[in-house]
Amino acid sequence: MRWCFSGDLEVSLASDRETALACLRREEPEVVTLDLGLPPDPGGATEGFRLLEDILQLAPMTKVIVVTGREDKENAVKAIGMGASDFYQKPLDADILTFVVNRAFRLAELERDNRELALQRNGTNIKGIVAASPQMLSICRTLEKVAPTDVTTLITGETGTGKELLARALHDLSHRGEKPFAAINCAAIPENLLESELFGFEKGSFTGATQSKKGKIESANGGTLFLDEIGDMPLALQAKLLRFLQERVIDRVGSVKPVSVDVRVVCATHQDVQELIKQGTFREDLYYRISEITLDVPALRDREGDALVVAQSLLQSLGKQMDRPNLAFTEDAIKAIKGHPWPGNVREMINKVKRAIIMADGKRVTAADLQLSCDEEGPESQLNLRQVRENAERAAILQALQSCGFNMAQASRLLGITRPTLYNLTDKYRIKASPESSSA
Ligand SMILES: Nc1ncnc2c1ncn2[C@@H]1O[C@H](COP(=O)(O)OP(=O)(O)OP(=O)(O)O)[C@@H](O)[C@H]1O
Repeated sequence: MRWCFSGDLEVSLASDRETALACLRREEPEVVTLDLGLPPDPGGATEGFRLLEDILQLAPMTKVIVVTGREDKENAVKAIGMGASDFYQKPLDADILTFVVNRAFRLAELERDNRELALQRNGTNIKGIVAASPQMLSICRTLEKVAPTDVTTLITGETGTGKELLARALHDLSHRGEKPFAAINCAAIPENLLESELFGFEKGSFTGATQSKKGKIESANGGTLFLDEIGDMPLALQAKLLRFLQERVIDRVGSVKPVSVDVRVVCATHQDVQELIKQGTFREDLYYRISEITLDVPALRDREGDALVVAQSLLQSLGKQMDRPNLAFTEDAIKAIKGHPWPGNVREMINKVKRAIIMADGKRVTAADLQLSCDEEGPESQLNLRQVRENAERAAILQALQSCGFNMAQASRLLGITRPTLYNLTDKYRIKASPESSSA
């Protein structure tokens, strides 16, 4: 078949399944032509289908063109159903086969461009929010509907899920977008200062109040007030906030002259407000006031496919900012990103990606650079020896270090290597020589 193709194509030949898989692992071809009639079943298609399945499992982006007999429509259709990109019926015609193969290369190129574009384009139109999962896209659609209204919105979700980002998006997409966005974290300010921070104070109203000062509510006039960690607001202040939400006027501390303020209020919390109400630390009437609309932001681990999309986007944007553009994740990094539960959500991911950008050798970012561990896989499901070797080497070093309490001299004896070699390897795999970071 080699004679069919012009000299500018690199062609490798394999006559059975094992040789073909070895070739796939070694050459990583973009396009494969596969005759389904392979030994030990040259007259049938069982071995050919097995190989098709293996190729698509190991390297799913490969374009496989299945070559079938003249009347063999059934197998051609089955192969396409399994994921082959095209089929070609014998007898061989060099021009037609070249045409089909070139079309497969073009398709592979288009898919590559598409993947890159999809990464840049993102699934939402909301600035700063990267998402592709149905869960987040649905939140974004609700947000786009709610933004132009003035309804008070409560955003709930674990820490680092993007509650503040969504609050800003609500503001930016509203008619208040050009006006101020004032944020206050109710958990970060001591109880005795929170009232004056929110409502402002008059000169002389307490020791140290040498001048009058506007509070956050007043300074957000015309715009949006974001009350982060509303679940931590003291009960006394909850009553004042409720009055403001009902009457839209505030009294500065030390003043008896109410000031009317026009703000849209958005609140957020990582706590279960219903539980706080049961415990008596949050007013039920305030809860109903602040939750005219509630956005429950799912944890990153519960958003299908988002972890990788957000990580890729962060690698691009932070890589550019940190003067290390065009970095890419290795297979083990991708697997680790997908498998990690991300308890700190996107904030945790930002920290890990920043670290990895600093630590990565060359253009490839590994799971170790991200300080993530990936579960060991059998060599069958890994693309080539380099990947298997690195995973195994890293696991053996970690095991040796752990078994001798991170004593480098003992671990190097156990592994049968010199101490300098062990140091080089722990550097390479970013294994810290201390028990706390033993899973690094
Ligand atoms: N979907 C996303 N796409 C891109 N960046 C995101 C996304 N979600 C969150 N981030 C980023 O993650 C970081 C944490 O987000 P944010 O502060 O909005 O979370 P939060 O839920 O308000 O956290 P906390 O409850 O701890 O205040 C920010 O830098 C934010 O820009």
